Amino acid sequence: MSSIETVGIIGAGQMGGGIAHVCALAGYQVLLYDISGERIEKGIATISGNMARQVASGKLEDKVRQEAVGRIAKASELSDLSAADLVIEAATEDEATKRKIYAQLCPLLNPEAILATNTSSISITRLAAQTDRPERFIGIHFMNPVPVMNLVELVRGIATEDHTFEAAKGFVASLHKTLTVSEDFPAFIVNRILLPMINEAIYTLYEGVGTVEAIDTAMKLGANHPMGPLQLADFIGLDTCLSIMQVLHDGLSDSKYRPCPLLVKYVEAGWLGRKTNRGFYDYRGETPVPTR
Ligand SMILES: CC(=O)CC(=O)SCCNC(=O)CCNC(=O)[C@H](O)C(C)(C)COP(=O)(O)OP(=O)(O)OC[C@H]1O[C@@H](n2cnc3c(N)ncnc32)[C@H](O)[C@@H]1OP(=O)(O)O
Ligand SMILES: NC(=O)C1=CN([C@@H]2O[C@H](COP(=O)(O)OP(=O)(O)OC[C@H]3O[C@@H](n4cnc5c(N)ncnc54)[C@H](OP(=O)(O)O)[C@@H]3O)[C@@H](O)[C@H]2O)C=CC1
Repeated sequence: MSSIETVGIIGAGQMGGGIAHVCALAGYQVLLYDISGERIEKGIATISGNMARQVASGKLEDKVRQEAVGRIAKASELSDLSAADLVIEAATEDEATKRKIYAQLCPLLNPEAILATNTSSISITRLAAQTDRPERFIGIHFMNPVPVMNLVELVRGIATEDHTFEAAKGFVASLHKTLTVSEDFPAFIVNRILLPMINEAIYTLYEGVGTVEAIDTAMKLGANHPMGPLQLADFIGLDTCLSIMQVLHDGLSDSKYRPCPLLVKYVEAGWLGRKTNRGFYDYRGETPVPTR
């Protein structure tokens, strides 16, 4: 374990929950914050359920699960995060939302605390400049689902100090994850490559080249991907996919990153994938049914 003892997490969605899960299992005290108390409680219940699956498959002892869940505390106010040595922001992929959080959070934090973001795409340098601690700000980008995926991308902003980088490296190692370092360019490494592939799959659907089922089957069986690209888009969240494509399009000014109009339409409909029970598949029944 690194010198970090208490980790604050902002956003109790799928990523914040997953990060809390692995931090608690690694022995950290976790403070989980979200806009509403109800959202945090739902997040903790999901973590507990995911750990129970690990117990059921023999990967975890129930005693360890209970102790880990006991290390996750609900942070009802942002000021509760003042006890944290490291705060990881995993709120919605929207720059204005993240900026607003930092403006409220920074005056409440321990001056020595490291502030990290789990952003999928947004410039670390630009986000850091909105805080009082650009030298102690860094991108720690986990992959979804966090308890299962081995990789973490570390992204330094222009001002990130070596001490912050080393502390982040030690923290990632303590979670038994493998890290890669990415330069601070739009969407970093994984999403620079993955999201245009997903966007292209949506164009393939939009242009009628194949149905949802045909496209996903083609990539699962033809390229050995564990999930088809449309299934994966639903899993990531279509709002997050669209935000990442917009960051790529704006940041690299290249039309090859133009978000597919069909992706925009699904997001405008509020069909965001798994989290709203409808996206390229409808999840409201027993088995997912393609929506096109
Ligand atoms: C957008 C970004 O910024 C970056 C990103 O994250 S991009 C997304 C990256 N992620 C991917 O590409 C995921 C691709 N999909 C996969 O790898 C697999 O489909 C998957 C691991 C998610 C599920 O695998 P699967 O074999 O289809 O399903 P399933 O059998 O249910 O799960 C496999 C194991 O993972 C576990 N698991 C799945 N989700 C879990 C979760 N949230 N928490 C804990 N365990 C979980 C299951 O319990 C199961 O464990 P056992 O083998 O011990 O039973
Ligand atoms: N989905 C993925 O596969 C991956 C996502 N990421 C990144 O992780 C971050 C979170 O994504 P993800 O977990 O998928 O998104 P979710 O939509 O599942 O969760 C986001 C959470 O943030 C909450 N939130 C919104 N505004 C605030 C705020 N002002 N203060 C506190 N909490 C807030 C949301 O609450 P509410 O629901 O009430 O709005 C929600 O609970 C994003 O930056 C995303 O790009 C990184 C890797 C993979």
